[in-house]
Amino acid sequence: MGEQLDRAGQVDEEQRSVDAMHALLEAEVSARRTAQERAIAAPVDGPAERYARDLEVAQLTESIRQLQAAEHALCFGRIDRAEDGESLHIGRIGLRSEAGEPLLIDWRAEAARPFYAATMAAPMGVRRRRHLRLDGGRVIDVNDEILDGTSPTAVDLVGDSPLVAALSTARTGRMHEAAATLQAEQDEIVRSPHRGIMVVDGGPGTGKTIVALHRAAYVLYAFPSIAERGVLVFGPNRRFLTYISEVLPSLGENDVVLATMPDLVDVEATRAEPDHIARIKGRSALADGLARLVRSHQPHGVPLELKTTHDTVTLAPEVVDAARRQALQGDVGHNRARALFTEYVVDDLVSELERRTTTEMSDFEEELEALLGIDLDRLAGVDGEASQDELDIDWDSIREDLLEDPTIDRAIARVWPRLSPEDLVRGLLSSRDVLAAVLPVVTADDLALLGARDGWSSADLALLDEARALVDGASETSYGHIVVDEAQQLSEMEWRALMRRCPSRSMTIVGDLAQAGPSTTLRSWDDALSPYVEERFVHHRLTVNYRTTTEILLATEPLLAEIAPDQQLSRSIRHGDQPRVLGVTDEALPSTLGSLIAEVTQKHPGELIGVIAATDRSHALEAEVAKAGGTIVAAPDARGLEFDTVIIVDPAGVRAAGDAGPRDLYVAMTRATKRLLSLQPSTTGRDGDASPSGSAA
Ligand SMILES: Nc1ncnc2c1ncn2[C@@H]1O[C@H](COP(=O)(O)OP(=O)(O)OP(=O)(O)O)[C@@H](O)[C@H]1O
Repeated sequence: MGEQLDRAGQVDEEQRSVDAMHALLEAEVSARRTAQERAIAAPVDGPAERYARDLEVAQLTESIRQLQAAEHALCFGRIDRAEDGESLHIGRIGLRSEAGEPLLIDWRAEAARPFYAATMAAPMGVRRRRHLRLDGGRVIDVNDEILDGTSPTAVDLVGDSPLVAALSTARTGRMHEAAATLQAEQDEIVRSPHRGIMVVDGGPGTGKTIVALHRAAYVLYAFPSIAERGVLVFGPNRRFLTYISEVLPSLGENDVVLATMPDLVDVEATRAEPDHIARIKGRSALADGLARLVRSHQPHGVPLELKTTHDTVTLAPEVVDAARRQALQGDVGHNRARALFTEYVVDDLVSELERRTTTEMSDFEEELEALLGIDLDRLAGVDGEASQDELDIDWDSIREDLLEDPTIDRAIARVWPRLSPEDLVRGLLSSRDVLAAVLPVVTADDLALLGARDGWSSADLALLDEARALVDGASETSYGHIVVDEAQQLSEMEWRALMRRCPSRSMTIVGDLAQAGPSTTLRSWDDALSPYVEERFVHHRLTVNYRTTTEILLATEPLLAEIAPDQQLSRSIRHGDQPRVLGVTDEALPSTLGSLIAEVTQKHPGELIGVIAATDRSHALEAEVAKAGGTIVAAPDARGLEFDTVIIVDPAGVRAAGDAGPRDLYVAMTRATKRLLSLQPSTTGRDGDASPSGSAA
């Protein structure tokens, strides 16, 4: 009874604090609204004032949006100092009272650090860490940890870990932000002062995505010069981006761009291709191949014949080469350099025409003088040689005309044709010679597959991007910071595409090499990053699994030993049911799956069920699974996702499908937060014919 009264008293006390924060938040919003109305109503004089006004209105709109985003669960924590009992409330944004007193501290501010980093071993001057659970503006519960070794008093409400509570709630199909429960090892990475490249790896479910997204929010808060240039979050596919799409907005950050490779290149991949062909296309050697091909379209050691209306001028090979070298100096891409080349060539042409005119003029004068026997200059009262000025030739306008002259353009096209990135990629993929020069061995069969021309495959997109950079110059869209999730998926060519968009090399890269898909040959972060920064990147490893139960993790152990023998199993903080494998005949599979989903739904209403199968099977089962209320995912697309229950259909089939089969199965098994079931088809349909990791039992 006493405990309940104390709890109610503490909740009431916190409610008063939270009410004051909400009142302040509302006052801030309405002050901004008033400022906005005033700005809109004020008369503007001219475009500059109008621009300044529009900018002010847009900034106010954004800040109102940020304040409103913080409204939900505005405050989630509090720390009390051991020394004097002074307390600080921690929340989504910072708020100060009218007198300037801090009422709420932004979770990213330095003052909030002890909320995340203090431990009993190193309490950082904190006696009590309190978590507040809010429903909208209402305080529902408080939960305390005493860090300085003193005994809890009547107003300390020590209970279950808020982290375990957060992890045990049913999944919703969207990732939630975790600013309230970020753990010390995660927080250290999120607020790292390092501005360069940071790699964070760790097994499935160790919070890499959570860390990456909170890091993005921290970068926006703590490094304004980077924030100004924009932040990109890059993910493997749209499904994954949808899954994580709510985290940053609920942290108040709306200005982050989320993109996949098709988004960056603005081309959809419509063609599937064998894994080993995708791996060939992902090799950076193909960037050399494209560069070679481009160079082969630029003149080397050839003369250039140019016809004008009255004359033909042949520029010598060394003159043409000098123009080429100058045009390529700025590294602006083949087509833009061609325009510069044209200018240099026309300059050379005009100089030659001027020289010829001068020579012709003086020859003509000499002839005339010989014929008439008089000195023309003396007659005209002029000293020296015949001057072309006397003819009043406007060489500038001749130069302008020649730049536009289609005959000149055609002549230049013979040594420096305009290129299209698409043709360049097709050209490379069907050029036996260029491919042979940059790759060790390409078989005739591979050549036929590489040369396919119906649409683009996923691996083609990075080639297209590279070709665009070579032909039209590097993309004008770049970012101050890029967060790369599921980074183990990227090929060398895809890394090139990302690095081109981040000239400052400020990146957060998260991934797990044991989960790598089939289309990359990269097996270490060093290999991926050293071409850009050598060893200048920091590396963190996460070791605690926040998603999967101990029982499920242990079931993945044999598979992990096979696919990444040097990787340790992470440590799970939760327990649950043992994974189960159910036997089924092929014919009975769809109906058994339907009943299984129904059974799980009945036992665990409101929870998410994910059915994961090899790609072909996933298509075949789509309708059945949707009807039963589950979500079907093809195994290669399951990376990053999670469900309360996962049902793997035909684990042996997933394992055998494609070159990354065992890794796909490992990913599939680690998507479950609570329970893992497998349906293994066999001729007998008996249970126990296989283990969850897809091998015979
Ligand atoms: N500090 C935390 N507070 C609350 N939830 C957390 C925390 N850390 C991680 N989680 C949750 O644990 C689950 C796994 O996290 P996350 O998806 O970030 O792991 P991951 O390492 O990216 O996994 P994978 O390699 O499988 O993609 C998610 O539901 C995430 O919300």
